Amino acid sequence: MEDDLEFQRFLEAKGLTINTILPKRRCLFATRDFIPGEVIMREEPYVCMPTCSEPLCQRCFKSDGALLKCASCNIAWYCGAECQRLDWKLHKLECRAISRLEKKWQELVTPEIRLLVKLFIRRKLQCDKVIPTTPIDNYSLVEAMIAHRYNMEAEKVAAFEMKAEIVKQMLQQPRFNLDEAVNNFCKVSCNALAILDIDMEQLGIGLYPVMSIINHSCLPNAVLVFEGKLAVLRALLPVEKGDEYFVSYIDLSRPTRHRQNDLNAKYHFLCLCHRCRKFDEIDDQILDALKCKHGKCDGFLVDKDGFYSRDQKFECSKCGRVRTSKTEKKAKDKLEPLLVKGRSHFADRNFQEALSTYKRVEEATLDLYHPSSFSVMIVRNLLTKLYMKTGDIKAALECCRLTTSGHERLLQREDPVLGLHYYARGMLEWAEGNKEESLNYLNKAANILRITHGTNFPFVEELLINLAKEQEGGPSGF
Ligand SMILES: C[S@@+](CC[C@H](N)C(=O)[O-])C[C@H]1O[C@@H](n2cnc3c(N)ncnc32)[C@H](O)[C@@H]1O
Repeated sequence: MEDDLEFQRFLEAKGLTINTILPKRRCLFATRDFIPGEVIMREEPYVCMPTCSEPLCQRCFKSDGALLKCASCNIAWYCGAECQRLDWKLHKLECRAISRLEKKWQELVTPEIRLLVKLFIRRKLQCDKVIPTTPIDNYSLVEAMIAHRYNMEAEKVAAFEMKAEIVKQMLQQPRFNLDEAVNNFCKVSCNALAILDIDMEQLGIGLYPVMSIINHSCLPNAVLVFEGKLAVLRALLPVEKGDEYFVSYIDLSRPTRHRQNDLNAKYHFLCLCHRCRKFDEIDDQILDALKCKHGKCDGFLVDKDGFYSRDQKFECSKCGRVRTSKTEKKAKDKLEPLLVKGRSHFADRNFQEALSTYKRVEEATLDLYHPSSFSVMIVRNLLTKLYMKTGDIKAALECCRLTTSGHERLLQREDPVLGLHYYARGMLEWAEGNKEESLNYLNKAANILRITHGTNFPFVEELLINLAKEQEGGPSGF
């Protein structure tokens, strides 16, 4: 009770309050005005865990410099002795938990399982007063998170039950509650935040008790960015006293039907934001459209019987030919294994192999989808990254150029993804000697990124300094 009051006071001091509105349940509201770019709050995770294949310090999430592996479990990485020392009270018990599993089982311990183990260890350490609790750093805030256990598919819950058994094996706590562990897996599934790096690539997952109170909108008024594992919430639009905060949980460049399916599958709600409500069936189909393959026709195929019909028939918007979904199924079946291969090479950081696979994915995607579809854009985004990673700047720029209008069409003006796209485009134009084009895009990037990431974020600060130097006519450091 005292903790609840302290928690409310903490929020009030930040200009925030929680109200319950059904069906959303808890919602985070502003109790004062905020201007775009203003930091609303910063939060450390209650627990977090790296998920990427690259080694990462499990305390501070840094990956630069030589990392050290814990000699005992051979799983946890640290950037140095200081982080290892600071993490020791927790990791000592985690290390012991890992060693309770046979070697062959240790390889099956996923980051989610390790996160759960850490969650229970942290609760125990706080209960035993080995580490302190504060109003914003205690297990009761995790208890308050929504679980959606009874909305989840039976197979998903069954998988969590198996994982909970592994957690039980690892912890060997006398009063371990298996049911609570299953619930916590459900909570992680719909509350954990993906911790992203500046390229929006996932580094890890974390449970952030306050940030996870914020609901979703496809037209968000706030944005979350990460400084290491520290989550920073910024206002994206002017927020007035009494407004609810919304962030985006998903990729907003996807068409409405896809966004709604994603939200329903993972978070179990129907989004009724303004963007979803003004959804236009045909516009949405164009974004996801298959292309007409009749002669030189460049029309797109419209679903004749409705999106969810079993025997889909498509009609070309231009030439009016009707086709069944059989041919599309064949082409999609060809695409799927290529995508799996590409993803796996990318995850293994085998960029040269990933590049050649994704070139084939692009070909197959263009054979199936209309060039303006979002599927083509997604493949080209990945290809741009891969060309950059493999040092082919000219090809990266060509590919990046093909996606600029798609980003502008599909994303909100203030979206960080749009800001990062402009930044990449500007830097690539600069590298290819197109100064005027480059400065145009870098200025557009700066206008967005100063709001989403803040002017002190290292690469944004550097961008602003270089743009100022350019304006003054001096040599910049681009
Ligand atoms: C990360 S939690 C957000 C906080 C949550 N409202 C609570 O009470 O704990 C995610 C869950 O909030 C609900 N939610 C989030 N955004 C929503 C929205 N726009 N409309 C309805 N429910 C929403 C869904 O139940 C979703 O699974």
